[in-house]
Amino acid sequence: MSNEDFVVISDISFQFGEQLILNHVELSLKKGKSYALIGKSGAGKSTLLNLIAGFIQPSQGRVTIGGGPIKKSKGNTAFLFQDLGLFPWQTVMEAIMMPLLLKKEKNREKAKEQILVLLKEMELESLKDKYPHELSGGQRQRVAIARALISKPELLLMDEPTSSLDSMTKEHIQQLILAQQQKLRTTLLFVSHDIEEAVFLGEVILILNKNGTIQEMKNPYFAQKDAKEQLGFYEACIEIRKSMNMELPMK
Ligand SMILES: Nc1ncnc2c1ncn2[C@@H]1O[C@H](COP(=O)(O)OP(=O)(O)OP(=O)(O)O)[C@@H](O)[C@H]1O
Repeated sequence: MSNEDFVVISDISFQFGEQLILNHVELSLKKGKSYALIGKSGAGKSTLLNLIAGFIQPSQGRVTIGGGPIKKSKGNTAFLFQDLGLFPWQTVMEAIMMPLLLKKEKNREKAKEQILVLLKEMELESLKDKYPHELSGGQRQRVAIARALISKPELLLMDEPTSSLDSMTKEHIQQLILAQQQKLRTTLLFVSHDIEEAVFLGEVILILNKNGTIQEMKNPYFAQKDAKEQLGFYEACIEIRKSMNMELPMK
């Protein structure tokens, strides 16, 4: 383990009944880097995210975060799962305030100031008093992302952060996520079905293989301005798609 290793997955195996999902996985996530986890449907991506979140326990092996057990790092990990988990009775401001209150931030005024800065950066300022049913899908997604980021997590786990959005909204939200991830130097692990999203947002691409192991690829297009305009971006997407198809026949 090097100094920079923040999340360390050592010899993790996981089964649902007879079905082996993860097979002796070894993986290190470095502090402040961004990782895209891709693989065919049913390969076990969400399972791996749930293991790192500590929601389920591995059949074998262990996960450490910041050198210690998962439960010690709970306060510094944020999650964004497919069900955004916004409560219908909370306004945007109240929803984003919640993690700060849970962290026992006593000074409501100070918390509000902090939230207003983030709302501005996430282009949500004018929506602060709205309820979820008054927001579009993309706006709800941005609120959930802002709520995950407000406590400046050291680790952010996201399951398909921009699924079900149109491509323009997707790209906009991806840019906002990237800006925040780089500003906070958060270690980001996200699951995606969208290869372009993986290549745009992931400094490292992790492909979950058919045999329950992980293949790691460095992504030369990560965080380059106008990455999608550059020659090679789509070629990189094609290469990754090819690797997935070679490695991952449908289960
Ligand atoms: N609670 C459960 N009990 C039994 N099997 C499960 C359970 N949850 C998931 N599985 C199985 O484990 C495998 C991996 O599921 P997982 O949701 O991790 O895959 P995934 O790669 O995230 O899929 P997708 O891309 O479709 O979301 C699948 O075959 C799924 O049917």
